[in-house]
Amino acid sequence: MKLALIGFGQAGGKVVDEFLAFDSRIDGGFVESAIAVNSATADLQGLEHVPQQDRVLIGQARVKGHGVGADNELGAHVTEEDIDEIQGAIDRVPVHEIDAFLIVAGMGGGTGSGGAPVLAKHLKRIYTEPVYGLGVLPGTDEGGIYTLNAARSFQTFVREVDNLLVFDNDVWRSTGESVEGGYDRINREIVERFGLLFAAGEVGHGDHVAESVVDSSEIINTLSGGGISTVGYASETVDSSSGLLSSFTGDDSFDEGEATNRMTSLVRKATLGRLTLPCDVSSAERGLVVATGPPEHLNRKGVERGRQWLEDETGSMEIRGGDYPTTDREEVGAIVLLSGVTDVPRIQQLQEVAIEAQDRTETVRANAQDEFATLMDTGGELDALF
Ligand SMILES: Nc1nc2c(ncn2[C@@H]2O[C@H](COP(=O)(O)OP(=O)(O)OP(=O)(O)O)[C@@H](O)[C@H]2O)c(=O)[nH]1
Repeated sequence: MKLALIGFGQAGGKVVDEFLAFDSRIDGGFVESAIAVNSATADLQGLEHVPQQDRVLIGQARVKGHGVGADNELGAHVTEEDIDEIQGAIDRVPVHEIDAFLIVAGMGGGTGSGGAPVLAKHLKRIYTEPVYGLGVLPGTDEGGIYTLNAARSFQTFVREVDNLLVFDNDVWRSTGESVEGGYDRINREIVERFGLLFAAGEVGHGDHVAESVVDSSEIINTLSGGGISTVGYASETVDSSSGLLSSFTGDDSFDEGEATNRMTSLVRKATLGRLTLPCDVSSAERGLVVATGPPEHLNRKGVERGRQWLEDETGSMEIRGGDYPTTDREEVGAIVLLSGVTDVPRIQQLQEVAIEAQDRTETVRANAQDEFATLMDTGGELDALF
């Protein structure tokens, strides 16, 4: 599917940069336009692939290009103030060519976490195309402010977008890795999963024959209905020459069985392995299974069996399936998109943090009211003031 990508904040910009590199590496054709928005000049300068004219600096009048320092209320504020600057870049997007907008942002910082929901609301008001979010959750050890930002912003972002795809940094970090090296690796993991999914809906620009190619409407239908989504991926290296050999000899009965079993097992691994956001799979409302790899290694039966297995696992009757044939990768893989998931421990934890923060704010406010009332000795009349 064709996307207009908008990377908001540092994490958002870097992930969009990586999406561009991945799209050109696999000849995916899913990026129609890519824009980066930030309140920090240095972050915009550090990008490699987003075109210079599509890097938008916001909040200059307030923070002078230095970022909002993890203050996500300020992030939201400067986005509202400078929404015309962002719209200026979006005006260059050939919107009739795209299937959807995708806003990518880290939920723990200030600019992306505060600004992404504001932009989503703005885009939904102006365009009819779906507006999706890709939210990156902070590591649990990053500190209170990051968790609090994520807790607050997550709820707003889910509400403003048509579907929020989520990636949790916390479950993807390795011990002993430097922060920078870690992010580079994590960003590659992010774009491989989501990038293959989006590229799958963009087949047709290649000439490969496929039994049942996924198209963008299947991705859009799986994401429709809103809520939160997570993606799983598993792959295996294959010897593409062996597949071709069996096609030439016409004796592919054995390989067919092997391909079917391999795909069923990959769908299971993708679903039960590490998801971008771990969840109880049975809570998914909708799903999509995509088989990727050299066409000679893909067969309808494999995807169908995997799809049926996912139907049983989720109890959902809305599980779609299809192929994404790739000729340049010696890998067969399964991508599983689970949409509308509700049983997600990490999100429950974030909601608790948000409620606690709200309670604390109310307690502080109530105490302030009491103190003020005592001071003025006019308790009853003051309630109306708050
Ligand atoms: N996956 C990933 N996460 C990142 C990356 N850089 C930062 N993060 C995460 O994003 C959060 C911080 O958000 P940033 O995007 O750096 O912040 P920002 O939106 O630019 O906002 P300010 O810096 O406060 O102006 C942290 O929770 C990090 O975990 C990255 O390259 N990849």
